[in-house]
Amino acid sequence: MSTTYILVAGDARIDALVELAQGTSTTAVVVGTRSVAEAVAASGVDAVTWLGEPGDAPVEAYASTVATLVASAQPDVVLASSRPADRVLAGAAAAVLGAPAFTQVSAVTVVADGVELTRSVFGGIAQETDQVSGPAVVVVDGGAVATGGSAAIAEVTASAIPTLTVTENRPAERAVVDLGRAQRIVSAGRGVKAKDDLGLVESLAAALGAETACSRPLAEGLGWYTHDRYVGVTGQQVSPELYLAVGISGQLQHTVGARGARTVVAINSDKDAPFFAEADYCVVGDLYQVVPALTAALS
Ligand SMILES: Cc1cc2nc3c(=O)[nH]c(=O)nc-3n(C[C@H](O)[C@H](O)[C@H](O)COP(=O)(O)OP(=O)(O)OC[C@H]3O[C@@H](n4cnc5c(N)ncnc54)[C@H](O)[C@@H]3O)c2cc1C
Repeated sequence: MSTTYILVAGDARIDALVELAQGTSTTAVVVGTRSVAEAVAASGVDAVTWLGEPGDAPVEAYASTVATLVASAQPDVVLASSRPADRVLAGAAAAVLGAPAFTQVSAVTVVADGVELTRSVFGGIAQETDQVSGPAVVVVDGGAVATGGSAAIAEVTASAIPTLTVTENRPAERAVVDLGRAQRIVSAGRGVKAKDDLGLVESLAAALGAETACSRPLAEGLGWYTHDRYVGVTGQQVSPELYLAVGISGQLQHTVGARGARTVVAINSDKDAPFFAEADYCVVGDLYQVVPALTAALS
């Protein structure tokens, strides 16, 4: 039977990886606390290899140990979540296996002479099928915590890179937003003329109980919002019930990030704005009039 190794860096949200590995024998290699290993063991994998309590070492200090374990097992496929520390483990595994690493993958099949992968390309407007004659490493959104499984946990003696230790942990100065899990999003674009005017958009978001997001120029060029708030091909992929775009033109690089939204509403003063071709509801008007009126109606 073909084999899949799932690499876990301290976070048990791997149900999408377990789903992707269906039909193969799955072993999860867990760097993290015992409670993370136990949550992974309950997620539907066949076996768990746990590297023991990490102590003062950050997850990344175990990358070479994880890679060595993977190399000795020679699985057909290695899966990891796209969270930062998981990507470090995946990169180390790919290097030691001499395997290519893939993102944006929706299906993985082990075939007679390698691995076949389906993945989205060009910002999600096309699907590509690739074949690898050898193992493949795949990095995708890990998903949520799954329950119902009961794999045995095998603890192995693992060594972290001794030169690396955590010296301090303190809360971030700003809250990190998780747009991927937001049910409603109000997103601002360059139609908003000044930073002070963002209050209009934020009031509408508050009235809707929504998160606030933006197009890339507001985060990268103007710095009005942090990078974790912009939506698009290089930003966040979101799938809310409602995505309300305020003064966003609707260039493909932005809209592909919101294609998972159930209902899209676009407000734009230009009746030919590209967003209107994708939106479910189109409001042609000046956001400086439409947004306050909408907020007042909802409050
Ligand atoms: C490689 C690459 C990757 C990229 N990745 C991303 C990405 O991930 N996310 C992203 O967002 N962009 C991305 N971009 C940039 C993208 O191509 C667009 O330039 C960007 O999305 C435009 O942002 P915008 O719609 O807010 O601004 P604009 O294009 O300037 O549009 C502003 C809109 O506001 C409307 N407007 C103006 N005044 C008003 C008003 N008073 N009331 C109502 N409407 C008004 C205008 O009609 C216009 O449609 C990327 C570009 C490249 C090249």
